[in-house]
Amino acid sequence: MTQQAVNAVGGQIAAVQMVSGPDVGPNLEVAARLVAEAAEGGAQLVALPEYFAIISGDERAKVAIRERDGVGRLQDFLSETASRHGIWLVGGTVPLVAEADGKVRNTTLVCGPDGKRVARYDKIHLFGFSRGQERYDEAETIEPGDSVVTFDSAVGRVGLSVCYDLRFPELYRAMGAVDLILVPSAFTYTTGKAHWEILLRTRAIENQCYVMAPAQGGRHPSGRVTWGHSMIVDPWGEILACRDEGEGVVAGLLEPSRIAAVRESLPALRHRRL
Ligand SMILES: NC(=O)CCC(=O)C(=O)O
Repeated sequence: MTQQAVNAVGGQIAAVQMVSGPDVGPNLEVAARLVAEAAEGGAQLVALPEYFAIISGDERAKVAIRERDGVGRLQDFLSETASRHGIWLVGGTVPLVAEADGKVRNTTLVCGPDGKRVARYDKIHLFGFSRGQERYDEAETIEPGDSVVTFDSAVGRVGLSVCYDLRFPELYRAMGAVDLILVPSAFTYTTGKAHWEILLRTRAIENQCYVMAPAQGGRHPSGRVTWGHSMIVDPWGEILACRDEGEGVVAGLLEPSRIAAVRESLPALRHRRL
């Protein structure tokens, strides 16, 4: 990252926290209500958490609601919700099946204020964790993506990542100079309690940009417990907003002058020796 230009225009941003269950309909109702709340509060860019449309005890359930690229209820929901409120809507993740190989990706879709898709990011790093009774192996149901994705929005340049990606700093370096990093997530309670805040603040500090992470947070009907703590962190690493658990919205102001001031006073990005 040699460029330190600040692209941002700035504006209100918001993260939606959910405690999704196994049925798509009620999850979409909650998402619609919370996105409306965020938009009515003035947010220009709103992001939903990972797997906002389904969290089930049976991991195969999320793959069962997969959609072909460009066709389906979840994609219609994102497009219609973005255009209804005239916002940039970051669709947490949805399971998308690729025409080429029939395999499912854990995908973030972004719709602009006119409802048209402006970006697609397939989660690159697939979560694996095994300790005691807890065991996760996302690679059993999902194929990894392989492309770094950024897009320009009303508030500035945005870099996309999902949950476990947060642990891989090289992904964020590969984004170049962005104003905002997004991390839609469903962190486990165990790993989130230990690492979530530290990782989010570190990514903000080392990339000198805002980080916003909408999360799943609470006890799901399946019995799974997620960490929540949806958060907005500023380029100095300060937490602007956080919600510990339960459904809700966290919002904050992305200020280009804040990014510029941090990068000017502490020019660490320029001091990198590649
Ligand atoms: N869904 C995920 O990628 C979970 C990641 C997680 O909990 C972690 O600790 O990393």
